[in-house]
Amino acid sequence: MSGVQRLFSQPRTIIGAGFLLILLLMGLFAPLLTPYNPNSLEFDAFMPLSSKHLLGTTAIGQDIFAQLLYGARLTLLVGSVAGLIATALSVALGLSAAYLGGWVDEVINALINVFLVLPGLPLVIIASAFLRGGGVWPVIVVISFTGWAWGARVLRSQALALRERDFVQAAVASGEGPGRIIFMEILPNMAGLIAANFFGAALYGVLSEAGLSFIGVGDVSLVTWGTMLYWAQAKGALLQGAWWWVAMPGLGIALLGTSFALLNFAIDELGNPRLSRGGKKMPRPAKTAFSTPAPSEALLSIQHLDVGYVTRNGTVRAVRNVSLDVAPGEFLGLAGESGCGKSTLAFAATRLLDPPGAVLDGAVSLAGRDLLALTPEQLRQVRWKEFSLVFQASMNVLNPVLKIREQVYDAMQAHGITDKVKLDARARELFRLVGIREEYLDSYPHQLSGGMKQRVVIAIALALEPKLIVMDEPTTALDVVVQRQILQEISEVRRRLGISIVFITHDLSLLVEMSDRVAIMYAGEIVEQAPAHELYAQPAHPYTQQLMNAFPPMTGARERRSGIPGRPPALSETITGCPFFARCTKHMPGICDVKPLQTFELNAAHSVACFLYDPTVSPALKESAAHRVGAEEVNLESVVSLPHAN
Ligand SMILES: Nc1ncnc2c1ncn2[C@@H]1O[C@H](COP(=O)(O)OP(=O)(O)OP(=O)(O)O)[C@@H](O)[C@H]1O
Repeated sequence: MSGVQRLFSQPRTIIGAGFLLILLLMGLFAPLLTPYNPNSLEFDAFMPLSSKHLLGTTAIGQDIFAQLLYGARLTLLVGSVAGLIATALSVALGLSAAYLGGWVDEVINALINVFLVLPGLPLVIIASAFLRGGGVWPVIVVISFTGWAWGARVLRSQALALRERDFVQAAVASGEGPGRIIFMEILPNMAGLIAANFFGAALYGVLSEAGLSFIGVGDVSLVTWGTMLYWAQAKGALLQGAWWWVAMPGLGIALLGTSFALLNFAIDELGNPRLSRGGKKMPRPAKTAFSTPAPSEALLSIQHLDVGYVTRNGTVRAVRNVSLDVAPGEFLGLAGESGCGKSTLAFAATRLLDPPGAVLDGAVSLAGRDLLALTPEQLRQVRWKEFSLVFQASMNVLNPVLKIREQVYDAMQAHGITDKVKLDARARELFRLVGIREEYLDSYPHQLSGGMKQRVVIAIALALEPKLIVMDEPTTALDVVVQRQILQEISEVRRRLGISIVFITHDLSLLVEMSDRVAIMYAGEIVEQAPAHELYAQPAHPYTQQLMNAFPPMTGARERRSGIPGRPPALSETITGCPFFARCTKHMPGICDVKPLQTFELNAAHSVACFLYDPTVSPALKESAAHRVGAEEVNLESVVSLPHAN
């Protein structure tokens, strides 16, 4: 159903638009509906209601019905034009303040504050008194320029909030320009507010004009509903029993106000699809089986990467000398406790790190291209096309007021695919790939479940067939069953398309099941890397062993699991030796806490940063540490024979 169809399916739209239409038609067809001129004085004063004079006559013999019809014209004109000008000012100033920030925001905010503290009606009265006699336009100008401030404040706050929303950040990340972000991402989300602003300002215009006319400040020679009230009051209509002279223009103003309010609600509902009733149920995804491609040389290569957050209390070194390769088509899992630097690594490697975060040292290349050296424009071209990203709770990156279809198209359009047929075909193909029925392309995000939205985000990430997708806890916000389904689909899709995936999670047991290779991170460093099955069967680092123990096994009886006692070291401090030393049940004092950390290769695919595998450390010392009371069982024999320090 299109937006207009949905709008007109609501009773309040029909009633509101109906009232407005009646008032408009009254004004437009006034010459057809009455034979009299509203200013003609040809009749007797205070004539009663009759078939000739439906609403009688005024104190000076004008036909009141003719005045009511012609009065609708100017009243509507004042309301709509003042509403439009005030809204345009509110939108322009509110959005400029929010988007540009800095001194522009300060100046506009000061102006808003000044206009808000000035008492409205006295200001309008004074301004109108100065401009008196110039017809209806001075009134419109005065009302517009005194009625924008409240709307500007509300729109500014809304735009500030929207600017921080994930879908706007995602649009920035995907390379959309400021114009597109303001007009396509932010403004549609403010449609309800802008409409409310317009109808509020229009109502303020109508009421101000009526109020000004009623107290005789406007141009009382004009025929508006306000001037009708003025003359009715001035000539004692109620004393003469001609109550309809007061009631009819009053009713006109009330009807106009009601119609504006009803339309405002209806448009607000259209702008916020979440408010509307009716939604579709999530269909179950279909599953398909695919084959695995063989990984070859590194696609993503991270070399000695150091990343820090520069704070007032020093630099938090969140990623320390990390080197990691990802082969084409490989599914690399990255695991570690909360705060160990996984997200920082992902953000830094994909150039999404914001200050105070900064890459302090090292290199990152994707298919041989130095990612850290790319200009913002080069980065824009590469992002989504060469690599894409799916982050924690990334379903929030979906703009709530845009249909899924438009959002799937966005990344493709930003990279030059504009042909609607191609866009449609690709969108359908992507939906099939991630297991969503095609008709959901025309849904709004709120009509989809969390899992479904996450699939959409994954479909968007796949849109331009990138070589690599970085996924940072993409399923943490979902329940376990949906999480597992999505992970299986991710795995199948990457096998089918041959893309590489870096998958970040706390959940090591899940990772060993999904990944080709797993890297374990601790306190900013990669402490172990190995093929998933090998890491599962023979975890070498005491931290990996304890981490494995903290999770339930994938098969077999349920057992109580233990956490790892202690805390990781503060990343703002200098760490001497092994960062896991204080928590390690197998540590070797005098070695692990003294020697600079080194990585040892157990075989070509398995490396570990632990001195238990250092060939220069005496086997006796290792044996006693490995078999210390409370230490996990470790088969050093299988590994001490393969030492090779990096
Ligand atoms: N803006 C910041 N300023 C200062 N320190 C920060 C900032 N952001 C993150 N850190 C610190 O950097 C370290 C790594 O954080 P990061 O979010 O990368 O860890 P993580 O392993 O992804 O954690 P989680 O799994 O909880 O997302 C943490 O110690 C964190 O406190």
